[in-house]
Amino acid sequence: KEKFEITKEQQDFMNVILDAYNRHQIPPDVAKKLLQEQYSAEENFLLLTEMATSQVQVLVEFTKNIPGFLSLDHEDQIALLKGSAVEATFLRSAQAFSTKMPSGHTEVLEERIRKSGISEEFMTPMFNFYKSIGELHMVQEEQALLTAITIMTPDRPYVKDQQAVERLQEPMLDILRKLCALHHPGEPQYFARLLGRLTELRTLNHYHAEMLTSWRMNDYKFTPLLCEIWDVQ
Ligand SMILES: Cc1cccc(C)c1Nc1c(-c2c(F)cccc2F)nc2cccc(C)n12
Repeated sequence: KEKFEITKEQQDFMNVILDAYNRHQIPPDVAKKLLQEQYSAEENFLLLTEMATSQVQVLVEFTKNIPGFLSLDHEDQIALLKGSAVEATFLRSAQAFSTKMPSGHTEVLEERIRKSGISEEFMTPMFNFYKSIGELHMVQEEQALLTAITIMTPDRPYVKDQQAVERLQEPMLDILRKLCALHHPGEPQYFARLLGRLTELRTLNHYHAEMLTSWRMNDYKFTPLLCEIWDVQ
């Protein structure tokens, strides 16, 4: 078999992941509020909190649809979700920010993020990452797979059966490698560039933790779901 040819079962697997990725989207009313609410730091933070909460809900639903996830040890399922929540929501919002948003929304969202009580030192890496994802022009199969691969990272804290997670991540990496060759024929290093983004993503965990702490210090409130997934309060 040609090493780049996608097999029938890989195509079926891809359709499951893509369907799950597209089925769970940010509710339109949250996106609409972006344009309506006024611009105070409090209003912006409330909007972003609502967006973050809905992104985490979408993340949990998407994860449950990754073939094999629900047959993992239950504690490992929680460890994978908590360990990947920042990276997966970052990746998804970066993808949405650079492709899915209607024109004009991106600027409004950027404006609200810049005025929501986040320190400058977090803003720069965040927008650099958004830009670097936008420049990749990923097709949506690649976006969905890269998100699933991020979630199925074996070496998250507290994962007991790392081999079981590796067995789920490896087939997805193989499909992604073939998709990259298929959709970006002129760029043999494209697959490596995608994986390089996952390394950049890991550095954002640190900034995200700092951001949570600084918000907490200023007595900003989160939703129960965000408190649970990111161990705040
Ligand atoms: C929805 C959103 C979009 C872009 C930037 C930001 C700051 C947000 N909002 C938050 C994020 C977050 C995220 F959801 C995706 C990407 C990066 C993130 F910092 N994490 C959290 C955690 C507690 C409260 C909020 C408001 N929050």
